[in-house]
Parts: sequence; structure tokens; C-alpha cells
Amino acid sequence: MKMTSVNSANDCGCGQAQGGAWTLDAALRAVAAMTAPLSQVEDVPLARAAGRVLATPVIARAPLPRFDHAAMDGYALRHADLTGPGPWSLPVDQRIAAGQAPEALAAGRAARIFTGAPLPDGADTVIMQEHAHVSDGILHLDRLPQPGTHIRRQGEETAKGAVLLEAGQRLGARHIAVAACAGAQSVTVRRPVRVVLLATGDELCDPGQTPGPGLIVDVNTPMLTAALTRADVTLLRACHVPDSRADHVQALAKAARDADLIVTTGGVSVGEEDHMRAAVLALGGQIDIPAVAIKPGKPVTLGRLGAAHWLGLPGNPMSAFVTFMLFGLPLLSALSGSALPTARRTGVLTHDIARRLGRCEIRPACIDGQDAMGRLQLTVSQGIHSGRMTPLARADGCVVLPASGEPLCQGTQIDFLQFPEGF
Ligand SMILES: Nc1nc2c(c(=O)[nH]1)N[C@H]1C(S)=C(S)[C@@H](COP(=O)(O)OP(=O)(O)OC[C@H]3O[C@@H](n4cnc5c(N)ncnc54)[C@H](O)[C@@H]3O)O[C@H]1N2
Ligand code: MOO
Repeated sequence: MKMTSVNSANDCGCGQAQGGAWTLDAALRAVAAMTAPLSQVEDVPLARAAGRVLATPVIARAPLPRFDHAAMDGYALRHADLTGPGPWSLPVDQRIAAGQAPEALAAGRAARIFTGAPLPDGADTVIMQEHAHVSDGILHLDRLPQPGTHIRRQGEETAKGAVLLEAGQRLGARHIAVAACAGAQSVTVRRPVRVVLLATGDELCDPGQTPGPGLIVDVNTPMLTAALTRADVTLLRACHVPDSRADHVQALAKAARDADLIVTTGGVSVGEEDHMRAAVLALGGQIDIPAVAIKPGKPVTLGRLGAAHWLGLPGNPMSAFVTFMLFGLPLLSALSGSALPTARRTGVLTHDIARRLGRCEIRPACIDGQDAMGRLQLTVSQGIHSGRMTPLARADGCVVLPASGEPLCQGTQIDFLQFPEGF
């Protein structure tokens, strides 16, 4: 097959040298297989548990609801007291608000009761106050109620001892609410994943600075700092590393001492200024996945350095973004023992796509609604450039264009990775 020029304006050269590169699916399977959850756990109060990952299940300490109670403001009575054809009249001799302990209901009597208040012993039915009439302390009913209405029974939602949240659950507001229902004051979660972020390149200057000749603004550090700002991650530090082997070795050695995961950007390609792989190997590290046959992001490299995982992202910001989404997010999930954040969905193309067969492409895409069958309608960026970030700002996720297969025409089904919230 004739290759187009590597100098083409829309092409950084990925896909031209597939030797040694893993397929995307094989690399993702390997990451899942070789990454075990951190063993250390800690107890945190519910108020500080948002975004953390449960290490042990949350068990109901009592039945839910804990006791029989009224589901409506009204009157509690014993249904068997409503004898004969009606209307019926029952003296009201008790008033029970939420939080009060009632007395048993005497025969032939009703109790004024409010939503959430415990049902008195002997009562088995609650009448909404809109369906009752009370005068001089006597409850009058014209219609016979259904026995047992408007009562929430002890244990009807769940029994004592039931598992309400499984280990591995990432805690959002609704899960914390369920833990509170369970009677928990705190939860046992995995400790945060400790990450060190290293951006390599002599050309980098900080955002906000005016770059001197040949310099560029560091995009990867703010991008990945944002992606790593989450409750289940402690970003220990984010540093620039100059383009020298000695500086790489020094920064990596320090990172390996305190990080669970070292994320680097740049320096993973093949030029003399690319020192990352050599530095990892010089420190006794290992490379598990040397490259992945995707565009952008082919030079992405995964390995180990001491006890730490190493994720070597390519320097081009678009490549770094895509490879962090594909590998960084699953790595963090695996280390924190939670499910993958981005399930692959299937969508349908709204237009034809020109692509080069033989390489797997990851392209930004927008959701343009759903068709009659509920399938996502996807509009995909035409062509990608691994340094260009602007298409990502408008996108809802990325499509995965397979390396082989039929032409991609309007209506073709395609895999879609929706960006997680905040990504
Ligand atoms: N002869 C070959 N050259 C290249 C190949 C190849 O296979 N053979 N692969 C190309 C591909 S694909 C990519 S991607 C890049 C990856 O290179 P590195 O990971 O070594 O990254 P750098 O060379 O350090 O930087 C690439 C590019 O990105 C810019 N950059 C780097 N860091 C940042 C940052 N923090 N913020 C913004 N921009 C950044 C850097 O200035 C370069 O322009 O290699 C190709 N070359
Ligand atoms: O295309 Mo490279 O993918 O610039 O990562």
C-alpha cells in the first residue's frame, strides 16, 4: 500500500510503522490484567466520601424502613373497626407527629398522624386527611378505605444485613445517601492513587507566559492536572523535566519512590531528544506495552518502574489527551478497584468518513441526537492532527475507527467513547 507523506499537513506519521505496536484491544486487556487495586484502605466520614471508591460493601444495619410509619398526613385506624355499611365515625384520641413514640391504638379509636410518624400498635390503615372530615374530635368517613393503605412497612425496602452498595462502587451523592440510609457514619474506601505528572521538553513554558522563539505553551500539564484532580487521586506533584537523560532519570527515580502511577508526556518517540524509554530502562524499569497501533497516540508506552506503574504519553497534546482517556482512566479505575469510567457505546455515522485503511483512528465526535431506534447519531471530525486541540472542545467523545473493514458511510455503526463528566 502506498503511504502518504509523513510531512502531510494533517498527518504526523502514525500508522506507518506498525512493527511492535499492540492493537488497541490487546493493550486495553493487558492493562486490565496487570493492574491490581491498591490494597490500603481508609475510613472516611460520609461528608468527605464523594468520588471515593468503596473497598468493602455497605450493609444495612437495620431494616429499611426501620419501623412501620404513615406515608401521608391523616388518621390511623384499625380497619376492622369500620363495620356496617357506613358512613363511619371514630373518636380521635391521640396525636402522633414524626419523631414521637405512640401509644397503642384503643379499640374503636383513630389517631391523628403525620407523614413519617410511627404507626401505633393496632392500627393498620391510614386515611389521607383530604378523605376525612373531623368535627368535635370525631373522625367521619364516607368511603371505606382499602385496608393497609398509606403505610410504609418495616423492612419493605430492604432487610437488615442486605448489601446496599458493593465494593468497587464510586460514591456519588446518591450512593452516599444510600450509605446514610444504611446507618453508616463512615465508609471504608481505597486510599487515593498517588500520581506524579512529569512533562518533558525544553520548549515548554507555563501557560500565561509569552513563549520566546521556538518555545510553546505547556498544554499537557494543565490538561492532565485537571484530569487528575479527582477525589480518588492525590496528585503529588506536576513538574517540567528538561530534555536530558540525566534529568529524566532523576525525576523518574524520585517519582518511583512515592507514586503508584507516574504519568509522563513527551520523549517517548525515537529521536535523540526522546529519553523517556531509555531512562526507565536505565533505572531497572520494564516496558510492557511499547506502542499501540492507533492514531493519534501510537508512541504511548506502558510499563513499571519499581512498584509504580508508568504511563508514557506522547508529547502532542491531542495524542496525550486520547491516550490518557484510553489508558490513564482505566489504569486509575483498576488501581482504585472501580469499574471503567467510559463504556464503549455504539453510534451511527451521520456522514461518510474518508480514512486510511490499516490503522485504527480515534477521532473527536459530537452527538447529534438519536435515531428512531435510540442509536446515537455521530458527527465525526474529518481528519485529525495530533497537536490540534480545538475539535475536542466541541466534542462529546471520540469514535474508534477500526483499522480494517468496509468503507465508513453514513449510517454505519461505530464504537463511541463518551467523555466522562468533567473530562
Ligand atoms: N521519526 C519519528 N518521529 C516521530 C514518530 C515516529 O514514529 N518516528 N512518532 C511521532 C508521533 S506519532 C508522535 S505522537 C510524537 C511523539 O513524540 P514524543 O512523545 O517524543 O513527544 P515530543 O517529541 O517530546 O513532543 C511532540 C510534540 O508535542 C509537543 N509537546 C510536547 N510536550 C508538550 C506539552 N506539555 N504541551 C504542549 N505541547 C507539547 C512538542 O513540542 C512536539 O511538537 O513523535 C512523532 N515523531
Ligand atoms: O499521531 Mo502521534 O499520534 O502525533 O501520537
